[in-house]
Amino acid sequence: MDQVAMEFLPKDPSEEEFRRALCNGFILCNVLNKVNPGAVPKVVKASMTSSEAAESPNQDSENMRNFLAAVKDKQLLAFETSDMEKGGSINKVVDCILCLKGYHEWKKAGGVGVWRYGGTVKITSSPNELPNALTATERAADESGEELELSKYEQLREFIQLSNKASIEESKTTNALTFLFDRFGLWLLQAYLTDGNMDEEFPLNAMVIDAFLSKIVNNFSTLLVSQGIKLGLFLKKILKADDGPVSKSDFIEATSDYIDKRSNLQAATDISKAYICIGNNEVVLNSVCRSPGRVEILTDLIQRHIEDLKLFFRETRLEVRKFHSYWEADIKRLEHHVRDLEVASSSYLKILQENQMLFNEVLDLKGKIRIYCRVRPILPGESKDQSTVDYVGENGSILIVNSLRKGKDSKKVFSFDRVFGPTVSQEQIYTNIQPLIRSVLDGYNVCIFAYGQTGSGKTYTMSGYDLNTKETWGVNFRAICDLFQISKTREDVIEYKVGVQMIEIYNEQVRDLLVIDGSTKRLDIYNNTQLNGLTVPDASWVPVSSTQDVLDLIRIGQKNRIVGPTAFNERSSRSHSILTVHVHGKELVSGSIFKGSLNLVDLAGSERMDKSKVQGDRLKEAQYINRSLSALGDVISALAQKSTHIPYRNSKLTQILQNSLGGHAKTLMLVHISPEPDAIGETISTLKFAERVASIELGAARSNKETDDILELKEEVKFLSFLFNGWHPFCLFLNATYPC
Ligand SMILES: Nc1ncnc2c1ncn2[C@@H]1O[C@H](COP(=O)(O)OP(=O)(O)OP(=O)(O)O)[C@@H](O)[C@H]1O
Repeated sequence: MDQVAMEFLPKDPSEEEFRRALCNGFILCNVLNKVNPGAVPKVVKASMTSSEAAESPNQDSENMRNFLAAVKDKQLLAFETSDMEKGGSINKVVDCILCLKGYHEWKKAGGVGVWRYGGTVKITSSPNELPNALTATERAADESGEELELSKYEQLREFIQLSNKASIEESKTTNALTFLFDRFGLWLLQAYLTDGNMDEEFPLNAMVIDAFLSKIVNNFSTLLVSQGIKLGLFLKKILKADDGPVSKSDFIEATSDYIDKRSNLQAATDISKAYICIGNNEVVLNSVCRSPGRVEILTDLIQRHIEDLKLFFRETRLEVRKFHSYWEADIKRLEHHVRDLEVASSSYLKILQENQMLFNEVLDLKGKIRIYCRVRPILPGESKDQSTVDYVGENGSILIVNSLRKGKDSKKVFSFDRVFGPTVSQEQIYTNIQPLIRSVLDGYNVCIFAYGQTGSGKTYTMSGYDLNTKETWGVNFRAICDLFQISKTREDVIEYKVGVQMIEIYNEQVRDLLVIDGSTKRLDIYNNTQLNGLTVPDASWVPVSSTQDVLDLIRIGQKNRIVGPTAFNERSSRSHSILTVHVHGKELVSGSIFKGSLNLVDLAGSERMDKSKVQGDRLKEAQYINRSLSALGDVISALAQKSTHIPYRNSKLTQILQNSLGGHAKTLMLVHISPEPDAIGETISTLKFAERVASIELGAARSNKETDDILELKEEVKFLSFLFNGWHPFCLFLNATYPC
């Protein structure tokens, strides 16, 4: 406390004591002169007690008048004399004193920039303003006072230095504010983008804007508080480090440091934000870049980032090259490996083919009936994901799934000589049976019969789908053409005659399919002891000498065949059709004779009558079909059990097939199944039937070749029997005349 003031004021003055001590203006004049020497040129001695004051009231009021005039002159806060009286506004007095204090401190710190006191701010735009506002007397007093301690030159230098700092500080403050407002704008945008449902038209009305703004203002004030706390902590930390009093320039420096740090941090955050937003929302990026002063920082950061990216790119390129070379080495190794595998697999294939040949030879020796199974594809309109065929193996196995059964009963594996999946083509089927068919030219009897439920694809396999499309040609057409063409290639060595018969068994009647006059004559079946070796000698026997002949014949046969719709097939074959190719060959050099026959049988499909609900003619047909198929089953069972009696005569079908099933023929059964879940019962019974057929051993197949020796012996036998027949009565006569 000032020495003068101490004379007038008690140690802890009450408000009233304080007011009374200031009333005489003595203290105030002294304080002002201390702050600004010479501001109150004349100060009269003040009265110490109230009685003295009462004696010389003019003295006191003179001091007060001078003080207030000087204060007003300096454009500092002033008050009225009446405020000092009881009931006056003591706040104004306090404001005036705080103002003086602030003014004093500001002057002490160099009189630059902003100074403040007790909540009211007084801004001086330039330190020159104040001296301008001073009177000439005051300026003179100033020069002689504290400020005279600095030379004019030093004052100027300090002024420039401080004013630079102040302008830096001001621009940083502006930047910081811009930052804050940019952030404010970004939040506004973010709030709109996050809260708004972008799929729909988002209605932006006053209420929504209010909601956004209040949300953002909340964020904003939280940010301000946290920034304030951070700044406070930072300043305290920096300023505490100094033991001595802190100058204004230190304070400015510390604050600038903080703003620098924050700006860099902010710029980095904004850049990362800009990277995220770029492409999605250019507005956000633009708003980040718009802030003055930060463009350089951003550019610098982006540059650094680009450098990093370049480095990363170079490293990645090297990595990629490294991996590329690894991969090349790997690929070379794999190529090598694949070549090894190719060699191994080709030898494996060779071995497999050899094995297959040996296996076929064993089958031939045993006279086993070969079984091939073909799975019909799912037809348009049938459900694609419900096939009953779960798996088709390379080794002839097929896995059937029965969704009506549970557990292990729901799956059953069947094994045959071959299984063809639904994607196997007509050509692939023929290639697999071609060797068998070709053996007809060596004098063997071959029988291929297609078996399966109605609609399972028998006619498709045997006759084909469309004779005009080569890919869909069936076994019948391919076989005749093949035999005919091979016979042509061998014509220098063997003279072949190829003839064709085509019959059908419809309702237990044998009908000729190669008639062109529409006649439906019933034909009889004979065993092959007949002179011409034909089972149905009365059926048309048509020689073929060209592919066109074959095509014409098959067209006639297909036209004559009886078809009708069933529940499972629009064009169901209602009869068993048998196409027989007779081949008669004579070796030109040796004169040996071959007689081979090929029976290609397309059986009518079995049908569950309760399921198909057929009536009338269709019912009668179905009964005949099922009866003859059941007779075929009986024959198969008897053959499998090696029974002494085989019931061939129970149906026309078994009668015709007698030589193929029980003779020395090579027989192949083509089992057909449909993948439909609805047909699961028929599928399983068909496959079980095929398993039984596979177990039949017919004995080795024999070629019907008659060599020269046989022919000579046959001639001899003929001659001897002629002799025997001629000499027989003469011998009887001799025996009677000359009994022994
Ligand atoms: N492998 C296949 N590829 C394409 N479609 C096929 C195949 N097999 C059969 N089909 C088609 O299935 C349907 C029935 O075939 P198909 O007439 O040959 O049966 P099926 O066993 O002879 O019948 P049915 O005993 O009643 O005469 C036909 O529309 C046929 O075109």
